[in-house]
Amino acid sequence: MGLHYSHHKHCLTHHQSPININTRTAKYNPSLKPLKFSYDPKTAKRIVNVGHCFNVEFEDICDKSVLSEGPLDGHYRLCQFHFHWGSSDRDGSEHNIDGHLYPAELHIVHWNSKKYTSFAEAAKHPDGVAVVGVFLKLGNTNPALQSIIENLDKVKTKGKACPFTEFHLNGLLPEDLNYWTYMGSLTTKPYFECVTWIILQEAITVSSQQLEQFRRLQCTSENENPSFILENHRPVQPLDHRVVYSSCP
Ligand SMILES: NS(=O)(=O)c1c(F)cccc1F
Ligand SMILES: [Zn+2]
Repeated sequence: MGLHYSHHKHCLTHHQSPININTRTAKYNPSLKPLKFSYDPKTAKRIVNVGHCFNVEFEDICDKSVLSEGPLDGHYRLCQFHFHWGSSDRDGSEHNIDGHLYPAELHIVHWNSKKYTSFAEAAKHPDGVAVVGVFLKLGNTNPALQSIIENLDKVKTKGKACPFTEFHLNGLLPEDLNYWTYMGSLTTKPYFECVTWIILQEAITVSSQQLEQFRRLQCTSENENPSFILENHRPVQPLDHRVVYSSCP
């Protein structure tokens, strides 16, 4: 994985993420279908502090919660979602829209359960992973985030986990499900180029106070001197010769 050979330039190119999405050069693709989210709230399992962020993990031993249609062939099984944020409300998202940064970005992570048997295996293939990105814009307190935020004090330090069941993930999706899509990578180590990115064009809201709660998470374990996850967003990467497609004109 990693380098792709593009013959016409006899060079090796990267397909890394995140990127800046130029909405004017994104290409409308009429063959893109509407996204189909089929999430079962019972598959929510736990919240884990993984050091650079927290993951809300779902049971992924069978196709109970899947993403299908959109730009995808087959169905991709939900395995976790997490957020990226900044040290202030001025930045935090990983993808940019026409150079505009949002204060945070939600990533809903799925893997191709038609072809592979685990996320780890799927992450080694270009069609292995599908991540839905949802921007968070500053606004009123988002009630759908409250049930997550009120559990963060239980996973304050790196490695801590707490049970988290019965979560309605649809509550974190905006009304309008139009999207941009492009081929890219994981935005943290090992940066595998295995992701079909699906970035929703409409943002959901988050309040400044809710973002403050994210920044109180610690990247250190409980027996170390505390330091905080103040920000965890990767800088944008070169687009090279990739095209970003849009589901609407
Ligand atoms: N941020 S991201 O969504 O690309 C991502 C994943 F999907 C999975 C693991 C690590 C990671 F960074
Ligand atoms: Zn992410």
